[in-house]
Amino acid sequence: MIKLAPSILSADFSNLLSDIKVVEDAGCEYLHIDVMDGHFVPNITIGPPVISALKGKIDMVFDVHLMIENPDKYIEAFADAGADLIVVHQEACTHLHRTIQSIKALGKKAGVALNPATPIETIKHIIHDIDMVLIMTVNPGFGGQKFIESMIPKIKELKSLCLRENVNIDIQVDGGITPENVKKVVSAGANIIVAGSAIFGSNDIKQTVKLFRENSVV
Ligand SMILES: O=C(CO)[C@@H](O)[C@H](O)COP(=O)(O)O
Ligand SMILES: [Co+2]
Repeated sequence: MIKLAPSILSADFSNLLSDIKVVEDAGCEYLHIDVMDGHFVPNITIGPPVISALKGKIDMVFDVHLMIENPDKYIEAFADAGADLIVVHQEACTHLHRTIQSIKALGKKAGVALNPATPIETIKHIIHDIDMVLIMTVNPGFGGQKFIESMIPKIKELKSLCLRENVNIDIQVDGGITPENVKKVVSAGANIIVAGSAIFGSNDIKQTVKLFRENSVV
């Protein structure tokens, strides 16, 4: 069974809570919160105050995707704001193992994201220390981009590594995922599906969520 993580980047920010209520009512399990700093990625979004304003009002896993430089500086602030899962980019962490340990010391789940050009090899030695790997299927920074097909063998490579190392962690995919291509990523090994524009841009969110689930049966 997959878990769905709608990305609020594609929600209506002037109506954020009610937009999120719709995906919560539709049964989506994770709330994917894209944090961008204008340095690591060429876009700026939201920070801890927005997360703490939503916390307590929404019963979903708060999945915080940090697309920021120097994430160590802000991990505690995101943990205090209500993140359940904190995802840092491999490319933004000089001492990735230390960063993961500091997320876990705060009692939060730890994930590591890989940009499309970053090899699986770079996380081989910390695979036992994390709860999730996020395979970016677009270059981070914006919603509504086209899925990069060459990420399919990369997901498979990660799945094989997990099987070889006997670790049972989540594999999340993020970027350009739709009801049309979800089966491909799930067949390759993904089990947590981020979708922004495909869900919030839909006229019938309940139906789109249903379609994501039906089409992901492999
Ligand atoms: O992290 C990111 C983009 O950097 C994503 O979470 C996007 O927000 C997903 O949006 P869609 O590609 O599904 O529209
Ligand atoms: Co994201």
